[in-house]
Amino acid sequence: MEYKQTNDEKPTSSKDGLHISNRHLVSQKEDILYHFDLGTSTHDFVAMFGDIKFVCVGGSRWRMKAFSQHMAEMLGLGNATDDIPNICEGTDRYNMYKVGPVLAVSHGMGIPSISIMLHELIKLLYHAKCFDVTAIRIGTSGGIGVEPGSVVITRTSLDASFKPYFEMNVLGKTMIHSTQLHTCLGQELLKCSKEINEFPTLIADTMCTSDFYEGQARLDGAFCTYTEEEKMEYLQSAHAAGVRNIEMESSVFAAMCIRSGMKGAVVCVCLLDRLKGDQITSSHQVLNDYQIRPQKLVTCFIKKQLKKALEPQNLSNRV
Ligand SMILES: O=P(O)(O)O[C@H]1O[C@H](CO)[C@@H](O)[C@H]1O
Ligand SMILES: O=c1cc[nH]c(=O)[nH]1
Repeated sequence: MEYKQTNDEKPTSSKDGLHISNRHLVSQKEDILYHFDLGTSTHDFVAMFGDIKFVCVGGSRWRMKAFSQHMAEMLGLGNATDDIPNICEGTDRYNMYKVGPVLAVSHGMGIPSISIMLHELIKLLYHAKCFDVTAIRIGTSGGIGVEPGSVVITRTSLDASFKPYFEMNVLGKTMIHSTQLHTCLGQELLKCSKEINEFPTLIADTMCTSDFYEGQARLDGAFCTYTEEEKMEYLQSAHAAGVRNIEMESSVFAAMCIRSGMKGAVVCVCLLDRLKGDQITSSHQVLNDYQIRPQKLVTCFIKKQLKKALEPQNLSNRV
Protein backbone atom coordinates (compact mmCIF):
# COMPACT_ATOMS: atom_id res chain seq x y z
CA MET A 1 0.00 0.00 0.00
CA GLU A 2 1.34 3.42 -0.90
CA TYR A 3 0.86 6.32 1.48
CA LYS A 4 1.03 9.92 0.41
CA GLN A 5 0.97 12.75 2.89
CA THR A 6 -0.73 15.69 1.24
CA ASN A 7 -0.34 18.43 3.80
CA ASP A 8 2.26 20.10 1.61
CA GLU A 9 -0.43 20.58 -1.06
CA LYS A 10 0.18 23.81 -2.96
CA PRO A 11 -2.90 25.86 -3.76
CA THR A 12 -3.30 26.42 -7.52
CA SER A 13 -5.31 29.48 -6.72
CA SER A 14 -6.02 31.32 -3.52
CA LYS A 15 -5.14 35.02 -3.62
CA ASP A 16 -5.97 35.72 0.02
CA GLY A 17 -9.20 33.79 -0.17
CA LEU A 18 -9.98 30.09 -0.06
CA HIS A 19 -7.48 27.63 -1.47
CA ILE A 20 -8.36 25.26 -4.18
CA SER A 21 -5.65 22.97 -5.43
CA ASN A 22 -6.78 21.85 -8.86
CA ARG A 23 -5.17 23.18 -12.00
CA HIS A 24 -7.87 21.57 -14.16
CA LEU A 25 -10.56 23.65 -12.52
CA VAL A 26 -8.76 26.93 -13.13
CA SER A 27 -8.86 26.40 -16.91
CA GLN A 28 -12.54 25.33 -16.91
CA LYS A 29 -14.93 27.92 -18.50
CA GLU A 30 -17.99 26.90 -16.52
CA ASP A 31 -18.31 25.05 -13.21
CA ILE A 32 -21.54 23.19 -12.46
CA LEU A 33 -22.07 22.38 -8.78
CA TYR A 34 -24.35 19.48 -9.63
CA HIS A 35 -25.53 18.51 -6.13
CA PHE A 36 -26.39 22.13 -5.28
CA ASP A 37 -28.05 22.76 -8.67
CA LEU A 38 -25.93 25.90 -9.04
CA GLY A 39 -23.50 26.85 -11.82
CA THR A 40 -21.11 29.67 -12.63
CA SER A 41 -22.85 30.38 -15.98
CA THR A 42 -26.34 30.45 -14.51
CA HIS A 43 -25.73 32.10 -11.13
CA ASP A 44 -23.77 35.18 -10.05
CA PHE A 45 -21.78 33.62 -7.18
CA VAL A 46 -20.13 36.89 -6.14
CA ALA A 47 -23.50 38.65 -5.84
CA MET A 48 -25.18 35.69 -4.14
CA PHE A 49 -22.44 34.59 -1.75
CA GLY A 50 -19.61 37.17 -1.78
CA ASP A 51 -20.33 38.38 1.78
CA ILE A 52 -20.21 34.93 3.43
CA LYS A 53 -17.98 34.76 6.52
CA PHE A 54 -19.44 31.77 8.36
CA VAL A 55 -20.55 28.41 7.05
CA CYS A 56 -22.44 26.12 9.41
CA VAL A 57 -23.13 22.54 8.38
CA GLY A 58 -25.05 19.67 9.93
CA GLY A 59 -26.57 16.36 8.87
CA SER A 60 -30.25 17.23 8.97
CA ARG A 61 -31.97 19.67 6.61
CA TRP A 62 -34.55 20.57 9.28
CA ARG A 63 -31.82 21.39 11.80
CA MET A 64 -30.09 23.67 9.32
CA LYS A 65 -33.32 25.49 8.48
CA ALA A 66 -34.18 25.94 12.17
CA PHE A 67 -30.61 27.14 12.78
CA SER A 68 -30.83 29.77 10.03
CA GLN A 69 -34.21 30.98 11.37
CA HIS A 70 -32.72 31.26 14.87
CA MET A 71 -29.68 33.04 13.43
CA ALA A 72 -31.92 35.51 11.54
CA GLU A 73 -33.64 36.45 14.79
CA MET A 74 -30.38 36.70 16.75
CA LEU A 75 -28.78 38.93 14.11
CA GLY A 76 -31.89 41.13 13.90
CA LEU A 77 -32.48 40.10 10.29
CA GLY A 78 -35.92 38.54 10.78
CA ASN A 79 -38.11 36.49 13.09
CA ALA A 80 -37.50 32.87 13.99
CA THR A 81 -40.87 32.03 12.40
CA ASP A 82 -40.05 33.64 9.02
CA ASP A 83 -39.66 31.21 6.16
CA ILE A 84 -36.16 31.22 4.65
CA PRO A 85 -35.89 29.97 1.07
CA ASN A 86 -33.80 26.89 0.29
CA ILE A 87 -31.16 28.03 -2.25
CA CYS A 88 -30.77 24.43 -3.46
CA GLU A 89 -34.47 23.78 -4.05
CA GLY A 90 -33.69 22.41 -7.53
CA THR A 91 -32.18 19.30 -5.94
CA ASP A 92 -33.10 17.10 -2.98
CA ARG A 93 -29.49 16.24 -2.09
CA TYR A 94 -28.68 19.17 0.23
CA ASN A 95 -30.49 22.20 1.63
CA MET A 96 -28.84 25.62 1.82
CA TYR A 97 -29.97 28.78 3.61
CA LYS A 98 -28.34 32.20 3.76
CA VAL A 99 -28.79 34.72 6.56
CA GLY A 100 -26.56 37.78 6.10
CA PRO A 101 -22.95 36.57 6.23
CA VAL A 102 -23.96 33.09 7.47
CA LEU A 103 -24.55 30.14 5.17
CA ALA A 104 -26.20 27.00 6.59
CA VAL A 105 -25.95 23.77 4.60
CA SER A 106 -27.16 20.23 5.36
CA HIS A 107 -24.78 17.37 4.51
CA GLY A 108 -26.61 14.09 5.14
CA MET A 109 -24.96 11.20 7.00
CA GLY A 110 -21.43 9.94 6.68
CA ILE A 111 -18.10 10.82 5.09
CA PRO A 112 -19.04 10.33 1.41
CA SER A 113 -22.10 12.58 1.72
CA ILE A 114 -20.34 15.45 3.52
CA SER A 115 -17.27 15.10 1.29
CA ILE A 116 -19.28 15.71 -1.90
CA MET A 117 -21.02 18.66 -0.25
CA LEU A 118 -17.71 20.17 0.91
CA HIS A 119 -16.10 19.93 -2.54
CA GLU A 120 -18.98 21.94 -3.98
CA LEU A 121 -19.17 24.31 -1.01
CA ILE A 122 -15.45 25.15 -1.21
CA LYS A 123 -15.76 25.79 -4.95
CA LEU A 124 -18.84 27.95 -4.33
CA LEU A 125 -16.93 30.09 -1.80
CA TYR A 126 -13.94 30.24 -4.13
CA HIS A 127 -16.02 31.36 -7.13
CA ALA A 128 -17.75 33.91 -4.85
CA LYS A 129 -14.29 35.30 -3.92
CA CYS A 130 -14.95 34.81 -0.20
CA PHE A 131 -12.08 35.22 2.23
CA ASP A 132 -11.48 34.56 5.94
CA VAL A 133 -14.29 32.02 6.15
CA THR A 134 -14.97 30.04 9.33
CA ALA A 135 -16.69 26.64 8.96
CA ILE A 136 -18.45 24.93 11.86
CA ARG A 137 -20.15 21.55 11.92
CA ILE A 138 -23.05 21.53 14.38
CA GLY A 139 -24.05 17.94 15.02
CA THR A 140 -25.09 15.13 17.30
CA SER A 141 -22.90 12.31 18.60
CA GLY A 142 -22.62 9.48 21.08
CA GLY A 143 -20.62 10.42 24.18
CA ILE A 144 -18.02 8.23 25.88
CA GLY A 145 -17.98 8.77 29.63
CA VAL A 146 -19.77 12.13 29.43
CA GLU A 147 -23.26 13.14 30.57
CA PRO A 148 -25.93 13.10 27.84
CA GLY A 149 -26.57 16.68 26.72
CA SER A 150 -22.88 17.64 27.05
CA VAL A 151 -21.37 19.46 24.09
CA VAL A 152 -17.98 18.35 22.76
CA ILE A 153 -15.80 20.75 20.77
CA THR A 154 -13.43 18.56 18.80
CA ARG A 155 -9.69 18.98 19.30
CA THR A 156 -8.67 16.34 16.74
CA SER A 157 -10.78 13.87 14.82
CA LEU A 158 -9.45 10.32 15.23
CA ASP A 159 -10.25 7.34 13.03
CA ALA A 160 -11.63 4.02 14.33
CA SER A 161 -8.07 2.95 15.26
CA PHE A 162 -7.56 6.28 17.11
CA LYS A 163 -5.17 7.65 14.46
CA PRO A 164 -5.24 11.44 14.06
CA TYR A 165 -5.72 11.56 10.31
CA PHE A 166 -8.13 10.91 7.49
CA GLU A 167 -7.22 8.28 4.91
CA MET A 168 -8.67 8.44 1.44
CA ASN A 169 -8.11 6.21 -1.55
CA VAL A 170 -7.25 8.24 -4.67
CA LEU A 171 -6.28 6.41 -7.89
CA GLY A 172 -5.79 3.26 -5.81
CA LYS A 173 -3.35 4.96 -3.44
CA THR A 174 -3.95 5.93 0.18
CA MET A 175 -3.76 9.66 0.77
CA ILE A 176 -3.41 10.90 4.34
CA HIS A 177 -4.73 14.21 5.61
CA SER A 178 -4.35 15.86 9.00
CA THR A 179 -7.56 16.19 11.04
CA GLN A 180 -6.67 18.74 13.69
CA LEU A 181 -9.31 21.42 14.19
CA HIS A 182 -8.50 25.10 14.71
CA THR A 183 -7.24 25.52 18.30
CA CYS A 184 -8.10 29.22 18.85
CA LEU A 185 -11.54 28.80 17.31
CA GLY A 186 -12.21 25.90 19.69
CA GLN A 187 -11.16 28.03 22.65
CA GLU A 188 -13.40 30.91 21.53
CA LEU A 189 -16.33 28.52 21.28
CA LEU A 190 -15.60 27.16 24.76
CA LYS A 191 -15.61 30.75 26.09
CA CYS A 192 -19.08 31.27 24.56
CA SER A 193 -20.32 28.16 26.32
CA LYS A 194 -19.06 29.52 29.64
CA GLU A 195 -20.94 32.77 28.98
CA ILE A 196 -24.16 30.93 28.11
CA ASN A 197 -23.64 28.69 31.16
CA GLU A 198 -26.55 26.35 30.39
CA PHE A 199 -24.88 23.03 29.54
CA PRO A 200 -21.52 21.26 30.12
CA THR A 201 -19.04 21.78 27.30
CA LEU A 202 -15.57 20.32 26.85
CA ILE A 203 -12.78 20.23 24.30
CA ALA A 204 -11.73 16.66 23.50
CA ASP A 205 -10.94 14.25 20.68
CA THR A 206 -13.77 12.88 18.56
CA MET A 207 -13.79 9.49 16.86
CA CYS A 208 -15.16 9.52 13.33
CA THR A 209 -16.52 6.21 12.03
CA SER A 210 -18.01 5.05 8.75
CA ASP A 211 -21.04 3.40 10.35
CA PHE A 212 -23.48 4.02 13.22
CA TYR A 213 -23.87 0.38 14.33
CA GLU A 214 -20.92 -2.04 14.01
CA GLY A 215 -18.60 0.89 13.24
CA GLN A 216 -19.46 2.41 16.64
CA ALA A 217 -19.39 -0.92 18.53
CA ARG A 218 -23.16 -1.07 19.04
CA LEU A 219 -24.83 -4.30 20.06
CA ASP A 220 -28.18 -3.39 18.48
CA GLY A 221 -27.47 -3.43 14.73
CA ALA A 222 -28.83 -6.05 12.32
CA PHE A 223 -25.46 -7.80 12.58
CA CYS A 224 -22.97 -8.05 15.43
CA THR A 225 -19.90 -10.27 15.58
CA TYR A 226 -18.50 -9.28 19.00
CA THR A 227 -19.39 -9.75 22.67
CA GLU A 228 -20.50 -7.06 25.10
CA GLU A 229 -17.11 -7.39 26.84
CA GLU A 230 -15.29 -6.75 23.54
CA LYS A 231 -17.50 -3.74 22.88
CA MET A 232 -16.77 -2.27 26.32
CA GLU A 233 -13.05 -2.94 25.97
CA TYR A 234 -13.03 -1.04 22.65
CA LEU A 235 -14.98 1.94 24.01
CA GLN A 236 -12.75 2.04 27.10
CA SER A 237 -9.66 2.06 24.91
CA ALA A 238 -11.17 4.92 22.87
CA HIS A 239 -11.74 6.79 26.15
CA ALA A 240 -8.14 6.11 27.21
CA ALA A 241 -6.98 7.52 23.85
CA GLY A 242 -8.77 10.80 24.67
CA VAL A 243 -11.99 10.23 22.72
CA ARG A 244 -15.12 11.68 24.35
CA ASN A 245 -17.60 11.38 21.50
CA ILE A 246 -18.27 9.47 18.27
CA GLU A 247 -19.85 10.76 15.08
CA MET A 248 -19.48 10.22 11.34
CA GLU A 249 -18.20 13.29 9.47
CA SER A 250 -15.56 15.16 11.50
CA SER A 251 -12.47 13.60 9.86
CA VAL A 252 -13.12 14.67 6.29
CA PHE A 253 -14.58 17.98 7.51
CA ALA A 254 -11.35 18.75 9.41
CA ALA A 255 -9.18 17.62 6.50
CA MET A 256 -11.03 19.74 3.96
CA CYS A 257 -11.00 22.82 6.20
CA ILE A 258 -7.21 22.54 6.45
CA ARG A 259 -6.81 21.92 2.69
CA SER A 260 -9.00 24.90 1.78
CA GLY A 261 -7.62 27.34 4.38
CA MET A 262 -10.89 27.69 6.32
CA LYS A 263 -10.82 27.82 10.11
CA GLY A 264 -12.79 24.76 11.16
CA ALA A 265 -14.62 23.59 14.28
CA VAL A 266 -16.81 20.61 15.09
CA VAL A 267 -19.38 21.14 17.86
CA CYS A 268 -21.53 18.11 18.66
CA VAL A 269 -23.95 17.40 21.47
CA CYS A 270 -23.86 13.91 23.02
CA LEU A 271 -27.26 12.19 22.83
CA LEU A 272 -26.25 9.37 25.21
CA ASP A 273 -23.28 7.91 27.07
CA ARG A 274 -22.15 4.87 25.09
CA LEU A 275 -20.58 3.35 28.21
CA LYS A 276 -24.15 2.99 29.51
CA GLY A 277 -26.01 1.82 26.40
CA ASP A 278 -26.57 1.88 22.66
CA GLN A 279 -30.18 2.86 22.05
CA ILE A 280 -31.24 6.50 22.03
CA THR A 281 -34.16 6.41 24.43
CA SER A 282 -34.65 10.09 25.35
CA SER A 283 -37.92 11.75 24.37
CA HIS A 284 -38.21 13.94 21.27
CA GLN A 285 -38.41 16.98 23.49
CA VAL A 286 -35.18 16.13 25.30
CA LEU A 287 -33.40 15.31 22.03
CA ASN A 288 -34.62 18.57 20.53
CA ASP A 289 -33.31 20.49 23.51
CA TYR A 290 -29.95 18.73 23.13
CA GLN A 291 -29.78 19.45 19.37
CA ILE A 292 -30.27 23.16 19.97
CA ARG A 293 -27.22 23.41 22.26
CA PRO A 294 -24.48 23.50 19.58
CA GLN A 295 -26.67 25.97 17.65
CA LYS A 296 -26.90 28.30 20.69
CA LEU A 297 -23.17 28.15 21.18
CA VAL A 298 -22.37 28.86 17.53
CA THR A 299 -24.94 31.66 17.30
CA CYS A 300 -23.36 33.32 20.35
CA PHE A 301 -19.90 32.99 18.75
CA ILE A 302 -20.99 34.46 15.40
CA LYS A 303 -22.80 37.37 17.06
CA LYS A 304 -19.68 38.17 19.06
CA GLN A 305 -17.45 38.02 15.99
CA LEU A 306 -19.74 40.32 13.99
CA LYS A 307 -19.92 42.77 16.89
CA LYS A 308 -16.14 42.74 17.17
CA ALA A 309 -15.79 43.45 13.44
CA LEU A 310 -17.91 46.59 13.86
CA GLU A 311 -15.72 48.04 16.63
CA PRO A 312 -13.98 51.24 15.36
CA GLN A 313 -10.45 49.82 15.65
CA ASN A 314 -11.46 46.80 13.51
CA LEU A 315 -13.53 48.55 10.85
CA SER A 316 -10.65 48.76 8.43
CA ASN A 317 -9.85 45.07 9.01
CA ARG A 318 -11.69 42.09 7.66
CA VAL A 319 -14.13 40.17 9.84
O1 LIG B 1 -26.31 14.94 13.81
P1 LIG B 1 -25.62 14.77 12.53
O2 LIG B 1 -25.05 16.03 12.00
O3 LIG B 1 -26.52 14.12 11.49
O4 LIG B 1 -24.43 13.73 12.78
C1 LIG B 1 -24.52 12.50 13.46
O5 LIG B 1 -25.79 11.83 13.35
C2 LIG B 1 -25.76 10.85 12.31
C3 LIG B 1 -26.12 9.50 12.88
O6 LIG B 1 -27.35 9.50 13.52
C4 LIG B 1 -24.35 10.87 11.74
O7 LIG B 1 -24.35 11.62 10.55
C5 LIG B 1 -23.56 11.49 12.86
O8 LIG B 1 -22.34 12.10 12.49
O1 LIG C 1 -24.32 7.47 19.00
C1 LIG C 1 -24.39 8.33 18.12
C2 LIG C 1 -25.32 9.40 18.19
C3 LIG C 1 -25.36 10.30 17.16
N1 LIG C 1 -24.51 10.15 16.11
C4 LIG C 1 -23.62 9.14 16.04
O2 LIG C 1 -22.87 9.02 15.07
N2 LIG C 1 -23.57 8.26 17.06
